Amino acid sequence: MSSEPAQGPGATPARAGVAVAVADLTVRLDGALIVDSVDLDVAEGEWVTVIGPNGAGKSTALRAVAGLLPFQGSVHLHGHPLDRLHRRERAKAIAVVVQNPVVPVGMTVFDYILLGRTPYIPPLGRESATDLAAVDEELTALDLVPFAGRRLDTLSGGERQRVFLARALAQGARILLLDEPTSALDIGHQQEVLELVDHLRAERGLTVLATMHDLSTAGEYADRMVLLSGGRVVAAGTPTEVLTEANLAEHYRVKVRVIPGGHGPLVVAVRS
Ligand SMILES: Nc1ncnc2c1ncn2[C@@H]1O[C@H](COP(=O)(O)OP(=O)(O)OP(=O)(O)O)[C@@H](O)[C@H]1O
Repeated sequence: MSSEPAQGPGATPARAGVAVAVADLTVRLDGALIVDSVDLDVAEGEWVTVIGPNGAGKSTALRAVAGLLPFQGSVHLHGHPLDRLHRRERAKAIAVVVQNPVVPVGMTVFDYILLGRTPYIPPLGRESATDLAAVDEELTALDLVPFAGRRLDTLSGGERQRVFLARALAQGARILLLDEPTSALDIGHQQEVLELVDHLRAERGLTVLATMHDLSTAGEYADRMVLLSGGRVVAAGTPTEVLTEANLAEHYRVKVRVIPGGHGPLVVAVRS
């Protein structure tokens, strides 16, 4: 990772009110260019969703912002360069829900959420009363109290997704990265999880950076969207500005109809 000063347009990392400042982000994996010179700012309290076709580089970009992958360019979190934050400070600043997290076999819901408190527990130390209270708070906030003693592998997809979110929230970070948070969920549970995130965003002043495939749902919740294609930002703006028939035809290679909706446009694929 490099800590060079931000270079791209709109990349003034220390600017007040910017929670995530990404400038000229470039990621190569095994020599292949996967994310190409991406600039992206997320204001404090804002919800930005990255969309794009399969293989566009959405997850890779998100993982880089989370510090999970080496990259070139710069990422600043609330003005602090990501690569100068120690692992614990980083975990207190930004929490990630990845796709299909690895779950330790046999772990209970309570113990899994407690893992979110790791940055607060001293090496070789034990969790404090504050850590246990934080887990209780998230169990209550996400309606998981009856599941606390259950093994995670006995939960339904929707219940498990709430637990993943609870663990991330227990970290106490003000920035939440969500990679496809609703991919395994039916339409009702998708809405439930996204409403919950939106509610917690307002209540706790969280900033959300997400990736999503369902374009209509993504547009419903995002303040702004970024369309990634071939690792590059090809459109950015409000859902109405990004979810256009022309943008989607060009980058998803699909004929769609875009219908003005309540919060964001509704996108329907049509047979050609
Ligand atoms: N280690 C690697 N070496 C080379 N290419 C890789 C490696 N890991 C991932 N890729 C490629 O990077 C590209 C982007 O992957 P990524 O998962 O970021 O895309 P995505 O937009 O999140 O896709 P999806 O919507 O399918 O989840 C894909 O073409 C993938 O095959």
